[in-house]
Formats: sequence, C-alpha cells, structure tokens
Amino acid sequence: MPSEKRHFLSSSYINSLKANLRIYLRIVGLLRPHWGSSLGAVLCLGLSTGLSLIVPWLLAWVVDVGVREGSLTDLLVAAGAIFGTSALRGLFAYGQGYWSQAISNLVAYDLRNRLYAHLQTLDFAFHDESETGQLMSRMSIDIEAVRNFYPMGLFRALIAIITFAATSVILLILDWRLALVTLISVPILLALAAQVSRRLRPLWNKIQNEVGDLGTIMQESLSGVRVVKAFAREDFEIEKYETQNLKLRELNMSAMRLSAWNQPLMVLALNVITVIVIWVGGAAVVHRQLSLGTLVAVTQYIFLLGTPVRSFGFMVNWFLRGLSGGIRIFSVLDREPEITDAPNAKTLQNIAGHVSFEHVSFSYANGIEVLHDVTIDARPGQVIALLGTTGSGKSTLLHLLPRFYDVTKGRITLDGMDVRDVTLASLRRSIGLVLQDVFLFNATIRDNIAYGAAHATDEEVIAAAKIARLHDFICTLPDGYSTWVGERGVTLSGGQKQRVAIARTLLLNPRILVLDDSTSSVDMETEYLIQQALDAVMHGRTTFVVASRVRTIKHADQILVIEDGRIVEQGDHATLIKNGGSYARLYDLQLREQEEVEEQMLAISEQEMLLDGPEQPEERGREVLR
Ligand SMILES: Nc1ncnc2c1ncn2[C@@H]1O[C@H](COP(=O)(O)OP(=O)(O)OP(=O)(O)O)[C@@H](O)[C@H]1O
Repeated sequence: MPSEKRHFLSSSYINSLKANLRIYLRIVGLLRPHWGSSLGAVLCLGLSTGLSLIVPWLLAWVVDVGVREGSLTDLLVAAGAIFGTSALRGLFAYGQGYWSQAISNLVAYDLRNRLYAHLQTLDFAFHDESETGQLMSRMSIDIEAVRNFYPMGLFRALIAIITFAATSVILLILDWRLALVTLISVPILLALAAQVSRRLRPLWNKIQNEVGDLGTIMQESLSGVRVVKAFAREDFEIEKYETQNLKLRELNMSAMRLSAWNQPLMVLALNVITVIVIWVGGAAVVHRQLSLGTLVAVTQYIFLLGTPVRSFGFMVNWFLRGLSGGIRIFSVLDREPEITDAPNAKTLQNIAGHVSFEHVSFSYANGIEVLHDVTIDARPGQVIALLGTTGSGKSTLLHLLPRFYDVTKGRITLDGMDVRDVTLASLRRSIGLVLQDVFLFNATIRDNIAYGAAHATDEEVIAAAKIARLHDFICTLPDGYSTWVGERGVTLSGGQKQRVAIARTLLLNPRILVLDDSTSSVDMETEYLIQQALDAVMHGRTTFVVASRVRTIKHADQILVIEDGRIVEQGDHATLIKNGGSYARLYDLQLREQEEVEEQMLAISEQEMLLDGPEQPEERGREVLR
C-alpha cells in the first residue's frame, strides 16, 4: 500500500492531473464562440436541477402539515405546487437537453473545419510521419468523443455537482446528523470514481489509437486493393484486419467490464447510506426528535442523489473519452507548420526564372543527409536535366525548390531572392510541377486539368490538353471533358494520367517547370509525342527535369549527374561525352540505343505530319496559353 500512496502523491501523477485539467479547460474553451447557447444550457440545467430539489421540501410539507393536520386545502395546494414544479422542471430539462446537444454539434462542426484546414497547412514532413487512418480517426471518432463529452460528461457532472452541493446544504438545514451520514457517500463515491478512472484512462487512450490503426489498415488495403489482389493476399489482409479488430474488441470489453463494476459499486454505496439514514432517522422519528416529513424529505433527497450516482460510471467514461479525443485532436492542432511565410515575405511577380542552389545540403527528419553541398546555377530559360541512379536524391532536390522541405544548409534563390523570403503561394504559383506519383481527384477531366487554375476558360483547358497530347483521346470519350475519372483517376491509363498532370501544370503557365520522371509510364509513341509537346512548353521556361530519356537529356543546357546526393558531373551533352566519365558510360549503356529508336519514330512522325498538313497542335495551344 505505501507504494500506492507514493503513486497518488508523486509529482508525475500531479503533473498528469494538471495536464489533463488543461486539456479539459481547452475543450470547455471551445464553447466560447457559442457562449450564448452554452449559458442557456447551463441556466436551464441549474433551474431544472434546482426545481427537482424543491419537490422533497413540498413532500415534507404535505406529510407534516397536510396529512398530520388533515388539511385538504393544504394537500391540494401542495399537489398543485408539485405539479407546477415538475412541469417547469420538464421545460427547463428540455431546454438544457436541446442546447447542450446544439452546442456540442456546433463545436464538432468547428473542430472538423479547423482540423481539416489545419491539416491542409501542415507540411510534407508532418504528412511523411502521419498515418492516414490515424488522421481520419481524429476527424471522426475523436471529434465525436469531444462532442459527446459536453452533454454526457460535462453537463451530467454539473448536474451531479449542483445536486450534491444543494442537497448537502438542504440536508444540513433539515437535520445535520442525517446530513453527515448522507454526505459520507461523497468521499466514497469520489474515491471509487478516481480508482476506476485511473484504470480506464489508459484503456480509452489505447482504444482510440487502436481505432486509428484499424482505420489505417482499412485505408491501406482499400487503396492498395490492386496490389492485394495481384499478390492474392486477400486472406492476409483479412487476417490483419481481424487481428486488429480483435485487439480493439478486447480493449473495449476491458473498458466495459471496468465501467460495469463501477456503477453497481456506487449504487451499493448509496443504498447502504439510505439504509443507515432510514435506521437512524426512523429512530429519531420514534423518539420524536425528528418530524416524519423531514425523514420523508431526506429519503427523497437520497433518492435524487441516485440519478447522478447511477450515471456516474457513464459520465466518467465520457470524461475519459473526451480527454483522449481532446489530446489527439490538440496534438494535431498544436503542430505548427515548419514551412511558413517569413514575417516580411515578398510576393514573387514577373520573375525571369533564374534559379540557384548554393551549397545546399539536406536531411529528412531522420537526420540522414541525402544531399551534400549541391550547387546549381540555372539561368532563365535553361533546361537542367538530372540524371542518376535510383535513390541518388533527384526528387529530393526538386522538392526543395517549391519548399516542400527547407534546406538544412546553404540556400536556394529565385532571381536572387532566397525562396524562404518569398510567400509560399507566389513561389508555388511560379513553379509548375509534374510529380512522379500522379494524383487525380474524383472529378471530371476538365476539373482535374483546371485544378490549379479554377477560373480557366474551356478554351484554355482544351489548349493545355492539346499541348499535352490529350485532346484527341478526350474527344473519343462519350462525355468528353465532362468524363469522371474515378478515385485517383482509376479509369485512366498511366500515360493518360500523366498527360492530365502535364496539362494541369501547363495551364498555370509557370516560369519554372519541374518534371519528375513525367514520361516514365507511357509507351514509346506517346512518350515521343509528349516529349515534342514538352519541348515546346519548356521553351522560355527554366526547366528541371529528372530524365531518363535521351532526347531531353541531349537537348538540355546542363546535365547534372547525381550520385549519393552529390553532383559528380555537370555540363552539356558534348562536354560530358568528351570527359568520358559517368555520363559517357551511361550514354553508351542506355541512351544510344534509345536514341536510334527515337530517330526512327521521328522519321515516321514527320512523314505523318506532311500528310496531315503543317498545323501543329502545340503551336495552336501555345498561342492560347500565352
Ligand atoms: N520522406 C522521406 N523521408 C526520409 N527519407 C527519404 C524520404 N524521401 C526519400 N528519402 C530518402 O532520400 C534518398 C533520396 O531519395 P529520392 O527520392 O530523392 O531519390 P531519387 O533519386 O529521386 O530516386 P528515384 O529515381 O528512384 O525516384 C533515398 O535514400 C530515400 O530513401
């Protein structure tokens, strides 16, 4: 037992109590914008509880005055008063119920919007370490836990406190000895509640985390359903889900078992007190030290105490669930985005597109440096091709330019301005990105192309689609540009998705283009067409392109060969071939053969163009986009 005592009084226990109290205060603080309705709910709660406390007084009066003295008029008045009080009580109870539900829904609405908006502001580093399922469960289950905390936890607790406080005072006035006997229940009930919540609290924490994990498993297996099926791993996925579900069931059962014990224990404590009161009070009535009416009133008050006591376990549950939900929600809301606008950030306007990486090094959150002392000087309009083995750091390098991550050392400048000194919105508007993983929204092709330029006209959308060599394909679809592409663009092929992504970027008409392997998943013919189109749009724009294709590489102004996060060779095609280093070897191994195939394609395409006439789609498109 001494260890228990130490535990109760230990500074870590007190600190955790303080931390929990702060969370509760923050949850209650969420009511601030709805203070009018909250005040209404609390007033109604106070009035309905107060009125319910008047009824035993009236009963005492009925017994002592009406019944004892045989006055029918008094009995009638008392009956009327009891009826009136009960009716009013019902009215206020309705008001309390209505307002408490209303404010809890309003808070849930606010929280959902706040959390969602906040998630949008958080940077790549946060999303790298977060699981979608966990975030989804914060948006749903945790917010629900906080929502229910108000009516089921907070307001019930207020009712309990008012009932206990008022009953104590009334009992003291009626008979202090019986009051003492009754109020012994308070510390017993509090001790029971503290004991149970200490054991329930970690359980609810775990349950809410496990629900998140269950969500992650579900989300992963649904979005990766093709991989699951391709590898015939359905049974494995089912088992994984069932195991997690079982874990959750066991935890829920433990929580329920604890809660189930809680309530009868409390009711038992209250029943014992009632028996003692009737025994002590009955003796006092027999000895004419107490009126029968007072004894009736006292037993009625104990009966009134029964309601909050019976819902005590339930209330404790909602307190703990609200706490766990609050902790998980605030942990996201308190996470400050690391990549934000500097206080005096300038807006980029009419930039020329001069990009410099100056001795840039970078490590992800795990601290391992993946880029070392990278220096690049891309003059406006130049095409910079990045070449390197997988994992050498090409994508990472490109992600630093729009500040998806900030450099660890060195700096990146755009027209001489450090990218950290300009607004994120204007920086990202100046850079058109086609990333490795093309993501399309469950919307029409048109809306996907116009995603970054919501006000683009149909003509502009079509022009971009033409440049991306997508227009002809779209015209073959029954719904044309209004065709829904399904979740993540599931109804389109890899190459089509990439061309939508290219069109989407072109529509922004950015000064700087970042193309990360944008042509890797298309067939040779499509790729050739896209390359042609890209050549056209790259014109006049500073372009960084992760390229494995000879045509892009050969025409690049600078080729950067990257190995293990370092630039090991830099120069144009002719220079690098002359140097006879890594690039020359790579060219001989991979690119020369490709070049021959492309030359054949070019010859075929030129012949076709002569037959089709001189007008080229990208030329038409470029006119519109200008
Ligand atoms: N979010 C991340 N957190 C931690 N490490 C990462 C992250 N993304 C990439 N890395 C690591 O950084 C290194 C460079 O990866 P990067 O994706 O930039 O390579 P890459 O050259 O683009 O490769 P690929 O050609 O295969 O796309 C790799 O070792 C990779 O494991």
